[in-house]
Amino acid sequence: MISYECSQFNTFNAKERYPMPNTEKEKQLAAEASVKFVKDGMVVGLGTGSTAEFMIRQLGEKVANGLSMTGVPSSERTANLAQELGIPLTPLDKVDKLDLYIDGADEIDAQFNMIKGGGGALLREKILAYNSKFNVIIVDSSKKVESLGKFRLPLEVIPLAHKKVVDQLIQLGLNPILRKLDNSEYRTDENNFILDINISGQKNLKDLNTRLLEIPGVVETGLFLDYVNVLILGRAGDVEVTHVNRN
Ligand SMILES: O=C[C@H](O)[C@H](O)[C@H](O)COP(=O)(O)O
Repeated sequence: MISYECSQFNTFNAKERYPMPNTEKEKQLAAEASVKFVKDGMVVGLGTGSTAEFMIRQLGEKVANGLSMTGVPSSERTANLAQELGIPLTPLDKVDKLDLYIDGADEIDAQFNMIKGGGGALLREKILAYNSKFNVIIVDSSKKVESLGKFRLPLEVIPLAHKKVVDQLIQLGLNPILRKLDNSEYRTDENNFILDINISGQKNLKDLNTRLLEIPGVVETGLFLDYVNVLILGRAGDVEVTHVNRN
């Protein structure tokens, strides 16, 4: 179980923050709608997390029924699942651009800014989203918020520098918490640590992202600004599909 720990807070489970009975159904519906974007011959980036898992399982069925596609996984967890399901995979450096990237999010605001990385895969996810021609985001209705920040923003940091990064983040008033897994530091697929910070009330997200990336030792942030082409939101037995105009 992934948990957070710091002196002022009790340990808590990040995924229990929005208990909603229809959440799983909404994720499934959003995932079902997203695989309709996948066409024969496409190279498709495969996201990470419980919503992405629904999508990967659907793609697995389609591949079993004759769909010809290649996946590029955003995590070891996703790669393992895709392999189990018989989805052909290739590394990112073997392709030019992804035709499509499909993934979930932890929060998405009215301007389609997102927090991602609750599952620890933010770095590879951002690399895939950046190198994709088209990004489809699939969420249940609990993820839609007016402004980001109820969910803590994950930062991937180099272990050697993490205490120095923590000092800087405390000075910025961002209250960092080192992510733990079974009482040890959580490690990403790139063997880094995650610091989860409080960005509630931050108005200028672009500026915040730049300031965070300027701290030596911060590898990447879970702020995904200007990445969404299509948002598919599951809500009460149906989906809302929004095409985002990105200039
Ligand atoms: O690192 C994980 C990813 O950013 C996920 O897309 C995000 O945490 C959402 O996960 P879930 O679909 O399980 O809520």
